[in-house]
Amino acid sequence: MASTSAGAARHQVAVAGATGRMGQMLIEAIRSSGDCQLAGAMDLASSPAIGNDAAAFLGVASGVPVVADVRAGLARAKVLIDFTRPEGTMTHLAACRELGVNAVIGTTGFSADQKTQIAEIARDIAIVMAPNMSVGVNVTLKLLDMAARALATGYDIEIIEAHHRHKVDAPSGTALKMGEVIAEALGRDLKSCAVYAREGVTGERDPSTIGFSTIRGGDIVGDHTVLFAGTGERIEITHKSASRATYAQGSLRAVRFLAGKRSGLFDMFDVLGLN
Ligand SMILES: NC(=O)C1=CN([C@@H]2O[C@H](COP(=O)(O)OP(=O)(O)OC[C@H]3O[C@@H](n4cnc5c(N)ncnc54)[C@H](OP(=O)(O)O)[C@@H]3O)[C@@H](O)[C@H]2O)C=CC1
Ligand SMILES: O=C(O)C1=N[C@H](C(=O)O)C[C@H](O)C1
Repeated sequence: MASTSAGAARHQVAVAGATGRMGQMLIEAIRSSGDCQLAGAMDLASSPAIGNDAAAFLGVASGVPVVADVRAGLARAKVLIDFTRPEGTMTHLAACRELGVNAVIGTTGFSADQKTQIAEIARDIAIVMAPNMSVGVNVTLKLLDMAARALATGYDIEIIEAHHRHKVDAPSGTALKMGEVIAEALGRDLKSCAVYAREGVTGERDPSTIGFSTIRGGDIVGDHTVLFAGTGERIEITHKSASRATYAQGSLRAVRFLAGKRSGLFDMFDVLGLN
């Protein structure tokens, strides 16, 4: 059911990066949701879509223009969904804080300092932030925690991820989260045990390391495999995304979770009741 009347929709949602791959997927999901309404759409001032209707790519009119002014984009919204770039997200969050608008952050590639700033902003507004909004990936993270504890010795751990040619950050936020979950399960610190590249005479593998391999190509939506390689056997836990719709649906679950919340930093485990 499309939510077209402001009265019928309970969640007024603004979308940042409205013309991006995820932005468009989110606008489509919001319009079909039945309980959410598109209340604002933002993009960079350089975007050719500025001034166009945010749903024009669907061949319909939403009455919501794509704007570059962040405060104008947030004026009618209760929550922002942001899948952009770290520097954009930080700018958007500053405006959300000022206007009391909650936020769902799907952007990846934040620095440690930016993550600290987000935690600080979450003292004033409620934020759900996760590198992957899909239910399947979040369940996979739980499986990895269990597997890592059970395979703590004798198994070398490698994380392999593949994404489309346009992705700008590596490893993916999801791969890094998988590394964090596994490192925590094993009592290791990912910062000191992660190996992000190998070339030349590397020496034998250090068993305490967690290796990452990145593949970029074509239109791969997002594949992640964690390999636990032992002697005489290996276990592979794989998640493959075939559509960005799962990320959009997870984001709308996060929007619903945030309704009525005033502050706090949450993740998809909170949203999905996986804690
Ligand atoms: N958490 C999750 O489940 C998922 C997370 N992601 C993450 O979401 C982010 C976006 O991915 P995707 O949609 O594929 O990327 P796209 O490049 O397709 O879209 C990004 C959008 O953000 C805009 N943008 C770029 N830089 C800025 C900025 N500094 N300020 C404001 N807006 C900006 C772009 O505008 P323009 O095109 O004009 O440059 C574009 O509209 C990535 O970090 C990705 O890793 C992706 C999928 C799932
Ligand atoms: O950029 C993408 O496309 C994706 N990014 C997220 C990540 O970095 O983990 C989530 C998903 O894998 C798709």
